Amino acid sequence: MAAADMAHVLVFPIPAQGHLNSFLHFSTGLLRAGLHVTFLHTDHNLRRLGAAVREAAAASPRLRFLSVPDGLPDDDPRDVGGIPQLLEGLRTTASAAYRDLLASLRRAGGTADGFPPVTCVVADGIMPFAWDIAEELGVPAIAYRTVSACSVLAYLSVPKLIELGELPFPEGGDLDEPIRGVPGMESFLRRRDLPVQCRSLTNTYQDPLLEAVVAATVHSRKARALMLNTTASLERSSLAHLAREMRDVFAVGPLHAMSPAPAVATSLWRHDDGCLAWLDSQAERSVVYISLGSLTVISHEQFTEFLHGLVAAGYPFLWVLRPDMLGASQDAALQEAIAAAGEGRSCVVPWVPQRDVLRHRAVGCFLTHSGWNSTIEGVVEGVPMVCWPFFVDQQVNSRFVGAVWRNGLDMKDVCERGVVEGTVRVAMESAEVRRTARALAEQVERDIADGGASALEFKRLVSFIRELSS
Ligand SMILES: O=c1ccn([C@@H]2O[C@H](COP(=O)(O)OP(=O)(O)O[C@H]3OC[C@@H](O)[C@H](O)[C@H]3O)[C@@H](O)[C@H]2O)c(=O)[nH]1
Repeated sequence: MAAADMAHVLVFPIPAQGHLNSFLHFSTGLLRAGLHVTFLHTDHNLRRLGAAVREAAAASPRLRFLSVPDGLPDDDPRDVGGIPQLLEGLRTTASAAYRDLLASLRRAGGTADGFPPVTCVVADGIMPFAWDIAEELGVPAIAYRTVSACSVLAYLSVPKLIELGELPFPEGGDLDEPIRGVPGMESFLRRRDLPVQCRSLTNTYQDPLLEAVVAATVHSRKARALMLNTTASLERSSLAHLAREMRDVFAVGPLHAMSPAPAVATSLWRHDDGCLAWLDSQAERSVVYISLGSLTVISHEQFTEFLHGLVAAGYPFLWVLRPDMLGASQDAALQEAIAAAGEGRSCVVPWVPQRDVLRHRAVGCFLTHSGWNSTIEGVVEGVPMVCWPFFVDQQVNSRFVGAVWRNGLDMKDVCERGVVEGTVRVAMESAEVRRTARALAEQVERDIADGGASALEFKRLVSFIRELSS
């Protein structure tokens, strides 16, 4: 076996839907380049994904799935409220198991399945323990942030914003005030566009999630390189600023378009099969698609405002209401939505094959929480977006959609039926927004085509990994 093929990457994502998806697309790209890949799940997710993972492994002899415990009890819901505990469980329990596992995987013959030794680690950018342990064991490590370059730059700037007195915000301060200190964004970034955890920051309190993500981002400077699922034509300025801070930066996305992986292999919820047939029965660009990702939760009041705004806008809608989204009022809400929309004018389901939905001719706009995967999936399909960010990087992403890329409208912090109705109407009817969304999709298509910026970056990354592995 030629030396080049001996390069073997262990990939280790945060066990959350958005992260799993983009890590699997990345793994598919590595497999296509001829490398070996070990995909490290948590025991909980490996059990939850079951057959889908076995199928994916069977489909590729150079791909295997292994797992470590995440330190949480099996019946823990692992939902948005439990993220700090999950991060702590990973930092303590998973890290110990990961160290022992990597110690054996890096040795020749370390495993019975004949896989060559692991020669490089690509781990989630918010799990610094994973790169540190790898380097301690003599395995070079790359940090992969599954979010936008602009949000990474915002997180990296938090210590400076505190220094400049831009953070904490003054008590009762105007959230529309511009923010100084985030490079390349001073002409359009406002207080409300920073990750929402910044709003609860005081001189004595820092949100634990914000603290962990800022610390990990600052620590990324130590990684061999930072990898991002974005493209130069979308985020040239942020990438240039990050390149000055990191040892190297690779912008290799959108990976789901460059090296698509079967969605089922990482889907933590079962796809509803009927929604595509329902879309087939709808007119061209007539449907509003609503999905707020894998973690967002909403109150019944917010649900009602969205529902009445959507019905008043007058377009049929496909709405993803995950089983854990509304708590106790879930079932009632479901019936309300179907009744309010009227016969055949709504399809409300727990989970869909989102990339197939966004590609469908009947979808006219995407009401999204601006998670990064959803954002770039919408960009690639050229679908106008209405953004209603919930937390973390989403506030930054929605500002770029509304004020920089202009392929959609930023409805952050407002959940009022009249505004929902008006904003959805503009997204469905504005020729300007649709033209801009189409043009952006065509530009990104050029970036991922052979010789395109992202395709070349991916090649450069694979050579870098081979170099580190030799
Ligand atoms: O019904 C659905 C809804 C969503 N999805 C998929 O689930 C994924 C959701 O990922 P997103 O990044 O959009 O959002 P999540 O909230 O789940 O992700 C999380 O990690 C990535 C960060 O950018 C997000 O801000 C963070 O919240 C997308 O790939 C989307 O295609 C489905 O397959 N079916």
